[in-house]
Amino acid sequence: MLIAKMNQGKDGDEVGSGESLEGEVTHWAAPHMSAPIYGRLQLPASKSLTGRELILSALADAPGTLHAPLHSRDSDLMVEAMRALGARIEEVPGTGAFGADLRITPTDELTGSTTIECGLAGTVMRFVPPLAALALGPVAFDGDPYARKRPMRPLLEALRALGADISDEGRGALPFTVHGTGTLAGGRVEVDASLSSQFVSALLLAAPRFTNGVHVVHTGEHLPSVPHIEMTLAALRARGVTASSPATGEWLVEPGPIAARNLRLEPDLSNAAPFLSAAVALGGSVTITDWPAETTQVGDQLRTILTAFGATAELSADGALTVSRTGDLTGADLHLPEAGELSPTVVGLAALAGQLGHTSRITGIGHTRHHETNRLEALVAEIRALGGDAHELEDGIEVRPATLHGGVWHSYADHRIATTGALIGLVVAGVEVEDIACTSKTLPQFPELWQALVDGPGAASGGSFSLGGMSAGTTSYLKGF
Ligand SMILES: O=C(O)C1=C[C@@H](OP(=O)(O)O)[C@@H](O)[C@H](O)C1
Ligand SMILES: C=C(OP(=O)(O)O)C(=O)O
Repeated sequence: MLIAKMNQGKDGDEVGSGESLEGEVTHWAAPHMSAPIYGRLQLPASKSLTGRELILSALADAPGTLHAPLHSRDSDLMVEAMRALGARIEEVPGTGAFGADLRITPTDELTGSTTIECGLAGTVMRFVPPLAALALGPVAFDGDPYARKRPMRPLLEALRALGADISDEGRGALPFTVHGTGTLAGGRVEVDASLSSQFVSALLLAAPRFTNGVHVVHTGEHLPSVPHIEMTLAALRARGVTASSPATGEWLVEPGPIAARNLRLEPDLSNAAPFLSAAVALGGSVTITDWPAETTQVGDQLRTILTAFGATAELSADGALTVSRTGDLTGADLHLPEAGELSPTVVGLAALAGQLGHTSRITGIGHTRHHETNRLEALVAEIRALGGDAHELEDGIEVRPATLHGGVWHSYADHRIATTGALIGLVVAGVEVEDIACTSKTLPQFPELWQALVDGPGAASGGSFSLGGMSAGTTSYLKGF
């Protein structure tokens, strides 16, 4: 299934050329089906929740345990960042299906004189610098080559306005060094968060430790990913911090202790997007278990977003979300400023609807040009390379009717571009996804889970449930049908 090829990355692609750690370019033959799909899966924990709870646990007033946390590249980088700043994080026997629980012993005094590796994780490069300002000594930040292109300037300027000393040689991007002095005054600060909500969440998460807390005022015209800011407020409040949004585009966090918690992480609902969309694309139904009845995760919006393509979504009393499609796949006109994270999958569905003669417009996602790659440019290029008719809009993508064919789908080191290629390849024969391994950013089990879904009842291969291609260790999170 995984074919290693040398030097067949996308020309001129600075990262995301599909190079594995060994420098090989890998191509993954996307599983293809020509019958409705049926499956039931459990997914690992949310990247966004795990990252926030690691930070708040490291700043808390006593030790706490994260049950069933995410283990992925982004969460591992966050664990290492918290360790580098002085927290003790131990793996303890897991209570979930996807690896160890994490016991976190916080640190009263954050330690500096260290380096933080951010990889390509927006949450690490944005959420950790405010903590570094509270540490004693310099903290150097860097990441993947493409991470150096992701915007940081509004956050670095806001931190400077709050009293932090940061040297970035005017780059407004990685690499930079935060010269921590052990305290940060805090107070009122303006930030233009139109490129990323993470600038706001970063300031709020560390603010209980600022002398005066923080009053963040957003100055830009647009504010993307608002549910992620609400997630930050909710995570703070659940630990006894006074945190609120007194007006649109303004947030307040009072200084004070952060309570320790033992908590169980929700599954990553955004990572459910390609799996649920498999049923939208092929017909049939896919169920994700342990879907929370109430959540701050934007992935919960899949329940409405996917119905725009002709699917139905039903959340059962025992917390299983089933997405089904029995009628026709339709096109959709969606404005998704809150859900940029879901947009690559949605654009993938739009490309598949284009095969049936439908036009779709997905707007409000201009900020995704600053995600793991320029997602608008990447999606348009890859859909066109397979024969599709996609166009970049000022703040989104329009997909017009066209028939797709097989070919190489480049991932640009972006997990969500890679999974979108897998979704398209499910319907279109002969799609090879370059660098499927980049899904390890938030879901290292993606290829195995995807294969298991294809191998489930209803698969073209015969319909009986099979674990073909899966390692024994993955069986525990596969559910019976
Ligand atoms: O706070 C978070 O955990 C995130 C916020 C969002 O970032 P943007 O506001 O940059 O879109 C989202 O897209 C990202 O995947 C995770
Ligand atoms: C935008 C994303 O990630 P990051 O946290 O790196 O910004 C994403 O996961 O879609």
